[in-house]
Amino acid sequence: MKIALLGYGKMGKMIEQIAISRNHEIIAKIDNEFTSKDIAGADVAIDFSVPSAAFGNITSCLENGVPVISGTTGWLDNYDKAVDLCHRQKGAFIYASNFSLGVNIFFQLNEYLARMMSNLEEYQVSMEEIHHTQKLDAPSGTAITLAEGIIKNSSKTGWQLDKAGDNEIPITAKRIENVPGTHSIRYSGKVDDIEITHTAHSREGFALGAVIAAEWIIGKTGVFSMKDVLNLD
Ligand SMILES: NC(=O)C1=CN([C@@H]2O[C@H](COP(=O)(O)OP(=O)(O)OC[C@H]3O[C@@H](n4cnc5c(N)ncnc54)[C@H](O)[C@@H]3O)[C@@H](O)[C@H]2O)C=CC1
Ligand SMILES: O=C(O)C1=N[C@H](C(=O)O)C[C@H](O)C1
Repeated sequence: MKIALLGYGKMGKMIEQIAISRNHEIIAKIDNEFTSKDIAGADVAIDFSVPSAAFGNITSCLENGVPVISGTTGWLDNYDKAVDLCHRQKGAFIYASNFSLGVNIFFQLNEYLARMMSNLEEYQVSMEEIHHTQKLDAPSGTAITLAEGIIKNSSKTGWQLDKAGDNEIPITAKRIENVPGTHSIRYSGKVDDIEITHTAHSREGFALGAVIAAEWIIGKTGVFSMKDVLNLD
């Protein structure tokens, strides 16, 4: 598989290593704006860039008939437009706030727990995410997906960073040197707390998941998620 990397930072470099170890070829390493020529000949593009560039990068891929996997977070105001464009172009597109197998299992566990807790008024839900200090967005994309999973399965109506209203989930975002990504959901009660945590030990799981998604999307048309790739549910 010929891969164009859109974003050659921490994730782009890790994806390169994993892709090569799985016998794929990196035909472009793009770290800034690019033209159609730069991605010509790619079977798939993998975008781990910056929030301000992701939607433009995805648009360029879809307009040039290149399937695109995006892991960039913090651009989701434009997600519906990307979906529309993908359908109009009959292209192929996957966005995931987190590509690791462990986090995708954790997403399911979170929804299951939220359903169990939904009628227990004695517990207050809250969330904490911890990432390295270079992270541009807060809360993390993963924390937003987790919050959406709780909202779908409870009477909560939204989330807020730090403070939250009665019906909202408070999210705390901490930035600590070298932390790849830790997410915890806590249900606090008077007599006890229940807490679930996912801790990434490195970026390897994110990168492997993105390469697996790229392998999976070849030959497909449509908008997919990691649930489709991993056959979860
Ligand atoms: N979905 C997931 O599983 C994961 C998502 N992420 C997200 O991926 C993104 C990248 O993360 P890192 O690699 O850690 O960041 P990074 O800052 O190390 O790398 C981003 C790279 O994008 C480049 N860039 C800037 N403008 C660009 C453009 N127009 N086109 C292409 N590249 C451009 C930058 O020069 C930089 O090298 C972030 O949004 C992060 O939140 C990170 C890890 C896992
Ligand atoms: O920026 C990161 O590093 C990460 N970003 C993603 C997010 O915002 O959830 C995924 C992972 O937690 C690492």
